[in-house]
Amino acid sequence: MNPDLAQERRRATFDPEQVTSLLYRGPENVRKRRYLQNAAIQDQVLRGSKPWAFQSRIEQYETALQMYIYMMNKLDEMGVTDPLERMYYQEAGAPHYYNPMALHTGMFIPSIEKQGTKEQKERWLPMARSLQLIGTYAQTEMGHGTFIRGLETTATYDPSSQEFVLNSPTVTSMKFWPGGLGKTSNCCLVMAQLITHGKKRGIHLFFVQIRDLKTHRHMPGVESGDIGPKFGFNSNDNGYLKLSNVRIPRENMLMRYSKVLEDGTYVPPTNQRIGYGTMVFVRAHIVTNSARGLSKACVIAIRYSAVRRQTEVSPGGPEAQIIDYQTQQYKLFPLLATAYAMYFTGRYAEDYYEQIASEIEAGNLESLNQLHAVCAGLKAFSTWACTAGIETCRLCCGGHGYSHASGIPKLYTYYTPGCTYEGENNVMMLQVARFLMKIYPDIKRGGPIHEFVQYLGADLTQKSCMTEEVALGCLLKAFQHRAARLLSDAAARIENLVRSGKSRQEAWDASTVALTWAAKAYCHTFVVRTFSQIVSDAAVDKSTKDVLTALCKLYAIDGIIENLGEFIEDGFFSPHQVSFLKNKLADLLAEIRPNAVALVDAFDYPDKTLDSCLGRYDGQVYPALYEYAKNSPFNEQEVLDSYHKFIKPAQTEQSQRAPMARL
Ligand SMILES: CCCCCCCCCCCCCCCCCCCCCCCCCC(=O)SCCNC(=O)CCNC(=O)[C@H](O)C(C)(C)COP(=O)(O)OP(=O)(O)OC[C@H]1O[C@@H](n2cnc3c(N)ncnc32)[C@H](O)[C@@H]1OP(=O)(O)O
Ligand SMILES: Cc1cc2nc3c(=O)[nH]c(=O)nc-3n(C[C@H](O)[C@H](O)[C@H](O)COP(=O)(O)OP(=O)(O)OC[C@H]3O[C@@H](n4cnc5c(N)ncnc54)[C@H](O)[C@@H]3O)c2cc1C
Repeated sequence: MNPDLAQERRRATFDPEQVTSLLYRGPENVRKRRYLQNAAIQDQVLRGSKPWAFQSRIEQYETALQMYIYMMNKLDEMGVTDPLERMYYQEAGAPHYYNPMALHTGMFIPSIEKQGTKEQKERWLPMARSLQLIGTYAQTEMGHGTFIRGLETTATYDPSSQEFVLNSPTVTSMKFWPGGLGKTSNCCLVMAQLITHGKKRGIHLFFVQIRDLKTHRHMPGVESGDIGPKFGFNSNDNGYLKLSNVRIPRENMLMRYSKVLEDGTYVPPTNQRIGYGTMVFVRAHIVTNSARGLSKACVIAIRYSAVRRQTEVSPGGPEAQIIDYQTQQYKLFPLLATAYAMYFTGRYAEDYYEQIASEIEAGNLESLNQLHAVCAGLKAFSTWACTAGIETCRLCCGGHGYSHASGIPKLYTYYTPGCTYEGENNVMMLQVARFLMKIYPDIKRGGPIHEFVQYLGADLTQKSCMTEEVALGCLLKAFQHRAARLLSDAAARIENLVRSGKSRQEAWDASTVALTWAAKAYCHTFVVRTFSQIVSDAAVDKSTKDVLTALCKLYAIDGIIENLGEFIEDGFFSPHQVSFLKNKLADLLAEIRPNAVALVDAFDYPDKTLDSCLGRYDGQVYPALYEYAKNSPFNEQEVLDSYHKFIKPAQTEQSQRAPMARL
């Protein structure tokens, strides 16, 4: 054990186990998670032969397939059915490979479960669970990802054969990006424009078999393939798909909410957007997933910062641990606080999703819009925080952060597409703004509105209650005030533009930056509120609560300092109050310092899930870096063939021109 890390753990003022328990919803879940992760870590089959970064793309894909299929069988044998528990096992078994069948379990099966009829579920789900059917969610096209009403793939109903005929009529209509579509899947859910009786009926999901179930060769009229190497996700065959007069039976349209009858009569759903449900479901889960990404980067960067020493602070004295530099703390501790904030918010989003989803199941669609706004907004807010935070953690590791040995570049490429997939973040923020603007008249009137948004109607002339003590309640009020004011600003801007003669749509289009500011501020407030609520309700001892409260305050204060203009432009905070906040920020960095390592230990990631030479629990960073480097295929031979092929001839040629000087 590295002595600095051992010392850090001794200095902690709280028991990390209590925090672990809070993060994973109780000791029983912590026990199960550990049991599953240990089982995966100890499994010889999952050991892997060489680090992923030294493998070719095909090797990465094959290793991922082999490991995930092995793990699915193991989990079935162990009787583990809960998706979260399955994920924990997989996270420890194959942390470095993105599952080529992730979309099969994550979107294909859930879409059938949520949007299929009873018969469809009975027909497809058993086959999907036994991997006879391997599916994906094929919505995005080369020409359209965001604007899904503009998708070009058509599904035209032919009443004479009672079939849909699917076509990709243009190059841009080709499905492009779906995970596992290229080579792995033999079927998919295709989002296509339904046409019956010659009329367009909007986009709907269709079950389409794309490969023969025995030979895995393409079905007639189907062309598909891998889209090539990407920024990350390279063990996944994100694919393209072109459909030419592909016929599928009428029963293959997912018909739980909308139907096409035998004669082609279209029965629309109660709400056109109910078919977007799978996206809402995934967005709710992306929040915790972002917390996972950011927290892993924090574990790596904070442990490494405790081990790494650089620069004599006094001449001839010992070099300081880099974690002792206030600037390093200022980069890392707010991110640590953000990771906690996102964990708690993700938990909240998942619970809220479950609550509203069951209301929707029961036929009550009243909260659909609000659920959509919450999930879209938190998805965007959390993925932005995660991706920016991971990059800061990488920079905090200096040169070694740039190596795959650190594990951080992999985290970055794995998490940064979260800003794009499942709804591009800016577009998602505009959906939040659309929701807020729609209820704004009710907010102003003081009409019956959800508690999430009640504060948005508050009196904007009020000033901050902040004193030198910097209470959490005052911090939350500041976020509420800023969100209410930015929303009011955006609304006023739109009204002014309308008064000046623009149409509502033109006024909206000319105000999207202001609307996005308001939506982000709303999401930020949501996170501060959830974090402070969970901390104040947490059943933990006083020392643990103190540490969590410090983190929560740091999250809020850092959020204010980083966006200071928005909190002071209307004079809400006085200059005096801003100086309280700045002082408190520095105090909090010092307060959190002795607990930083224990706070990352509390995330409870076994070394294997981090896959990092820098983030090891034992802090043996330098021997690990040396071992990692030795693994490089460059080092398999003392002299590479390329020396004989290129360097030696070049030297010979040069030396003929100019004889070599004596060394
Ligand atoms: C895989 C694992 C998953 C695991 C899951 C969990 C497992 C569970 C177990 C746990 C295990 C843990 C594992 C962790 C994994 C985490 C995941 C990470 C991996 C992810 C892998 C990567 C996958 C990536 C996959 C993909 O990427 S798949 C493609 C995603 N593609 C998009 O996301 C398109 C965006 N675009 C749009 O969503 C629309 O286009 C658009 C902009 C809204 C406009 O929509 P439009 O129809 O034009 O609507 P408007 O006119 O704007 O509005 C008109 C009206 O509709 C309303 N309304 C719009 N929406 C909606 C909506 N939803 N719902 C309701 N209403 C809506 C709007 O409020 C308005 O109401 P009103 O105001 O009128 O009352
Ligand atoms: C790793 C990865 C995996 C994916 N997996 C799948 C999958 O399994 N299945 C699937 O169907 N898709 C998948 N996708 C596709 C993904 O869902 C889309 O890329 C995403 O929805 C964004 O759409 P787009 O690419 O059309 O972006 P665009 O909409 O072209 O975005 C480009 C820019 O335009 C801006 N913009 C676009 N529209 C607006 C607007 N209305 N207002 C303001 N700004 C706007 C955006 O903010 C962005 O800055 C995946 C993508 C990636 C990267």
